[in-house]
Amino acid sequence: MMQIEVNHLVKEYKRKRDPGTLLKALGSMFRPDYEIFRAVDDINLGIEKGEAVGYVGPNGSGKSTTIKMLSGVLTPTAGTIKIDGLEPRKNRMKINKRTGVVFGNRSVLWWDVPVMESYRVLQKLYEIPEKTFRDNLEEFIDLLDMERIIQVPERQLSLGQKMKCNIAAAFLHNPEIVYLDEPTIGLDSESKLKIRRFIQKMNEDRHTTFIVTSHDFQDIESLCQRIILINHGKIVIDDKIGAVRKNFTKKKQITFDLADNPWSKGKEFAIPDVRVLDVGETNLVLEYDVEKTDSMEIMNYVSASSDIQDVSINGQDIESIIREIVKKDNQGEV
Ligand SMILES: Nc1ncnc2c1ncn2[C@@H]1O[C@H](COP(=O)(O)OP(=O)(O)OP(=O)(O)O)[C@@H](O)[C@H]1O
Repeated sequence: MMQIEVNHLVKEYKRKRDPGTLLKALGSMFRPDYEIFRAVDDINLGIEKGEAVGYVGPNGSGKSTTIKMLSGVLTPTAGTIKIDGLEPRKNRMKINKRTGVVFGNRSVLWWDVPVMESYRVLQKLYEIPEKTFRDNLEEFIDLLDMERIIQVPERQLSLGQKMKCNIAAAFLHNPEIVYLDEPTIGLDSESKLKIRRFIQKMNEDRHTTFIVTSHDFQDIESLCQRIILINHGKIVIDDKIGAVRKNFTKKKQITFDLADNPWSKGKEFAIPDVRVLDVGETNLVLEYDVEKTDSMEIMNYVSASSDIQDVSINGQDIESIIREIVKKDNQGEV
């Protein structure tokens, strides 16, 4: 059985229609004009225990709405959700105890009291046994370097320190599933790394399941094995990141180090559909379309006129791949 099972999930919001003209605006004073907006449109998902899944999509595509339904905050309009066999909305207390939530731009800690006191409140709220609480705290303090900061009220902490405290807070009750919403937004690179490492460790050691929504693809790439792309409330892609990269890479870059570079002296690069991105005395950087040519053809062509000292090929990064898929989906081509 999957840990998270979602079938034909739909969420519709009732929104006030934009009246448009003055006359219509007057009309709507007497007859409120509503429209139904489908934010999540027939989603099916299965997530196994211990998976780390990146849930990505453009602004307003339905990510938060999905997470809110999974965590029991919102009631679906239609469809079913099962978490370990339980329906979240009807079992909110049970689901809350198994779940942790981290919002990059929201805190669960009290502003004015030392972080440790907030943790004690969470301990009571979640009924965390003293030993579990202490063991977890000790491990988290060590991993996130928080010894000093938990004695300080949140208002005195830096953004990175706050985030560490919030991440640790979400794990105190040994959750089995953790939703991370923009977990590293606005943080310096040092804090980002620490937080990503912490999450990886929880995933490896405790088999915590993660659903990560982030616009930072480094979060997604470093934390997740699988990526789910949602656009206009529908799932467009659900696959391993490696497979997405393999199946959707359209362009690659190839960089040559050449003993003598004739293309720096005005020689024309004669393979069509290959773009010269950079050319110097000994280097040559090209971009090619994987559907139109391949690296062998390019290497054969280059080596016929020059001595190749070194060569490297780079695929497209996952962010630009996803951007292109969304563009195509918007044009109805996926
Ligand atoms: N309470 C609400 N009432 C009406 N419409 C809503 C409500 N909440 C969200 N929406 C709309 O539903 C759509 C999906 O919103 P959602 O917050 O799920 O998107 P998202 O993918 O999380 O976006 P972002 O990346 O910007 O956080 C948006 O068009 C949003 O305007």
